[in-house]
Amino acid sequence: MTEESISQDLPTLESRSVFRILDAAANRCREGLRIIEDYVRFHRNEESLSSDLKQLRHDFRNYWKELDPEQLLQNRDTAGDIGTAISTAAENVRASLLDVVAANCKRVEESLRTLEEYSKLISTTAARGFEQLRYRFYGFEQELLLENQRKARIGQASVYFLLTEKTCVLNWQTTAEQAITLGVDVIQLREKELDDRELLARARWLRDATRHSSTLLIINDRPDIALLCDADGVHVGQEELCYGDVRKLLGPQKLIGISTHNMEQAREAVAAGADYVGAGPTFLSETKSFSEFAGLEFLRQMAAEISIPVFAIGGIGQENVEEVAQAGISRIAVCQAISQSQQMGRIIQEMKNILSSGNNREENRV
Ligand SMILES: Cc1ncc(COP(=O)(O)OP(=O)(O)O)c(N)n1
Ligand SMILES: Cc1ncsc1CCOP(=O)(O)O
Ligand SMILES: [Mg+2]
Repeated sequence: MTEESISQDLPTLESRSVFRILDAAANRCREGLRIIEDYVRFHRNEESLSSDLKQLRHDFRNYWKELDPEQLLQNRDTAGDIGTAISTAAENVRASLLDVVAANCKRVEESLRTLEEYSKLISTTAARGFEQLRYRFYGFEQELLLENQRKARIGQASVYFLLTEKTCVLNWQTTAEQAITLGVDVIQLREKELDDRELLARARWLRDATRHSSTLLIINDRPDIALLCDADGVHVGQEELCYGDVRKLLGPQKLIGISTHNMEQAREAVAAGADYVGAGPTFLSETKSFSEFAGLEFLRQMAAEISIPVFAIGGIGQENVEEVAQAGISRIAVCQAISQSQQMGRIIQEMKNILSSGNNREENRV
């Protein structure tokens, strides 16, 4: 049957109702997508996800045009719509930005399902199209909502420990177990000379050691190892794979951190969608040597501009963490301040206390 004969086969009252249903569902879908796009654009500042959602809205419009938009408009009867007077208390309250996004994800999915089912009476092309859009949108919902759980966890982190065996005064497992027990928020496996099988074995050991703790596990440089050990994410520098390729490997549920040494790199990392950035090197480091230092001025610029979590790194410890806090940064990534410490618990707690002091806390920033 052609599109016209399908709609002409329906009794007039029924076809009028079908057009009203499709019109309402199309409006709900379009409005929900716009609300989600605004969140991604103005709150998450994520160009890639923003353009993906814009493309989905564009594709939606193409299938909507298959439904004879003029007929939809002609059959609209808002005055006669009994639904406009019905609302629940829950519909009028949102507890957070995430709530707004979650509610509108459901609105988009339900309206796409309505469009898919009722379009079958008019255009199988449109019905199939709406079905495919719904499947695509499920992936976006996962990225939007899981991204937030992930972001919530890294956003609460303040002391991030880089674990490198040769810097440890104790053996690396004891050092790791102590650091996790004593409350490091993130532990990163950072080894440059191990063969891949040993690196993976250590990553899996750390996954077991952190699984029932609040400590996030990050693997340095290697998304493949991060994937195989089910780490919480990976950290890549300017010379490793770019964000987009790492995201293709890890999917939406993992954290991706990027090293930055200047504001241009930091802006690029935010625009790409990084979950956090390292910022440094700040001071002279015994763990890694550098020919130049971004220093405290870079931290001040980062504190003033960058919206995602910023971890200062490079030669940071008890003796200079106050300067990092004064620069406006509330998170640090350290190696030897912890791996060489004889009083790990005291050091970790002292640095956390200094970092959480008033003038560098994000919520106090005007
Ligand atoms: C949290 C964090 N920040 C920065 C780095 C440095 O990463 P990179 O520049 O790739 O250098 P290597 O650590 O790979 O030598 C990091 N590892 N972690
Ligand atoms: C990997 C890395 N990147 C910049 S500094 C650094 C080493 C940090 O180690 P430490 O905290 O001992 O200086
Ligand atoms: Mg690296």
